[in-house]
Amino acid sequence: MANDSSFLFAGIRFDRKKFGADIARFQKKDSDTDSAMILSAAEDEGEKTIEPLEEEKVAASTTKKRKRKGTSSETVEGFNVFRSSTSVAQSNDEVRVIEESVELYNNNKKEQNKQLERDAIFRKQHKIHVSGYNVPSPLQSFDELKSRYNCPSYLLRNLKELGFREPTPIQRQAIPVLLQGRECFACAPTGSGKTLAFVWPMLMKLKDPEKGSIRAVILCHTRELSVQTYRECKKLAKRKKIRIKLMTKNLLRNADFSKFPCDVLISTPLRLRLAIKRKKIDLSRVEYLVLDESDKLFEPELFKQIDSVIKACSNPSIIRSLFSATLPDFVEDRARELMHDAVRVIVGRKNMASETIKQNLVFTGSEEGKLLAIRQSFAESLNPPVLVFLQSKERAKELCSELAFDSIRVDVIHSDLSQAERENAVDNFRAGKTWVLIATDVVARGMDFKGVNCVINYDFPDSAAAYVHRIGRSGRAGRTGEAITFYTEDDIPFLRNVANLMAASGCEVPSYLMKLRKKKWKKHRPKRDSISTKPDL
Ligand SMILES: Nc1ncnc2c1ncn2[C@@H]1O[C@H](COP(=O)(O)OP(=O)(O)OP(=O)(O)O)[C@@H](O)[C@H]1O
Repeated sequence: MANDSSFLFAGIRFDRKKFGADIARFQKKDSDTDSAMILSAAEDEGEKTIEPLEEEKVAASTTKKRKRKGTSSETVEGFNVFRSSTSVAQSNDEVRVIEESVELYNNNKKEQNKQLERDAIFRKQHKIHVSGYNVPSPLQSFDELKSRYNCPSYLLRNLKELGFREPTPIQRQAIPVLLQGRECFACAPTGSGKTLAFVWPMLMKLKDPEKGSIRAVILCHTRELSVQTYRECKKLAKRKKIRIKLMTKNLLRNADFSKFPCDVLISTPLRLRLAIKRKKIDLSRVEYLVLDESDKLFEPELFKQIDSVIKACSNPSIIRSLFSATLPDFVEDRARELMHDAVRVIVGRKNMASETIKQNLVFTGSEEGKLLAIRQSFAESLNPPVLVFLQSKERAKELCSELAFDSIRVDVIHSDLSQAERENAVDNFRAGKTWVLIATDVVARGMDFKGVNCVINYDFPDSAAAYVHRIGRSGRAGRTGEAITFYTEDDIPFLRNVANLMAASGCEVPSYLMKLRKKKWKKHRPKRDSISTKPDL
């Protein structure tokens, strides 16, 4: 106390002689307390206690002294009213620490803002538009999957083996969003790699197989698309221990779903709904649900089926995502109702045809004119593979029998065929055995026939979405393609709609078409004359 520098004691002389005995008693107590403290600390440390080094002892005693000094100023009703020089130094230290934290915070904030600016520029370059809170930065390269998300090397090797060097815009943005555990609804042009954008995060998120529980579900609107997605998943998941299953008719009939060894299930909504109803398949542990071609799935005829699947996937931490090349407002509304804190990702302009497709309109006058036009076009230059769309299976069959006489390797696909026949038709077209595949809208969406040179809309599409998806079977993965749309008098009221889509994706459109009146596009399937030239018997 004699050495205490507090001004309160200035000028007071302490009679050390008179109080010598007391001083000795206090000093003893002080050093006793110190050794007691050291002892108890050593006991706490137990077997770990090692004799401290000399400097450590000195440091420890100074710390303690500092501590005692620090508490030496008087406390009145909880307030420290007298500040010693040490406490001033201490508060200086505190101020410095606060200043440093503020500086750090400001620097972080600046760096964050710079990153946001860089992200915005990068997104603009790739025509990526996002909305949502705290959207993660887009991927600059596939290598970032390793550096940012610790993606296993064997998965990256799979990408290299498939020849994928750079992520496409939808992959750049949707993959980080889903890896961040965010729900997502996304719209990107046909053929722009949406499948990888939802399969990849799923493969990275799903750890090794678990006993008897389905952990991911991908819903596709047709069996053909389910088969294709199943194959894509298998290719991407090569070397990964994961059980990917396709819901076939056979599986639905015979499987015991209570012991079903499956991590990822790919199905049409109808089959999965039947499995839920009849077989009590358990989807309560599904962590990842994808609705591919989501706008189609949300249409009234499929909505009931997907609704029961969504309800059965009751895991509260599920990540759901919606993907399509067309995203009407009603689907966005549904997505917002359904999802929590979702991120919206749009590449290019919503509901647009791919810019890599050269689009043409051809007036054929009548149904007869269409047959002449297609024959003439094939006679002049048939550049297979060519895909031809018609509005009904009857018409598709008729055209197929007409063209079969012309020594063209032609085949047809529609919903009257058995599954095996449909798969054959797709495989033969892919293998180049079929040059011209005549189809209904059953293969208009999602199907990835590599290198289709030309799509012919023999019958005018019945909606803007149908136009975008049909012609999108060509000009995929950055390749160029061509689309020809025949029209007759019956189709003229809806011509302007197609002209608008063409203009929006950068095609030249005759000015008179842009002056036509715009008519709201309802399901346009006029009754058309028969294609068949065979005389009625
Ligand atoms: N990063 C990539 N680099 C090169 N090719 C890719 C890449 N990602 C996907 N592809 C290829 O692009 C093609 C189209 O991909 P995908 O079928 O996923 O398109 P999509 O966007 O789903 O089209 P759609 O809207 O018609 O369903 C496929 O052949 C696929 O293998």
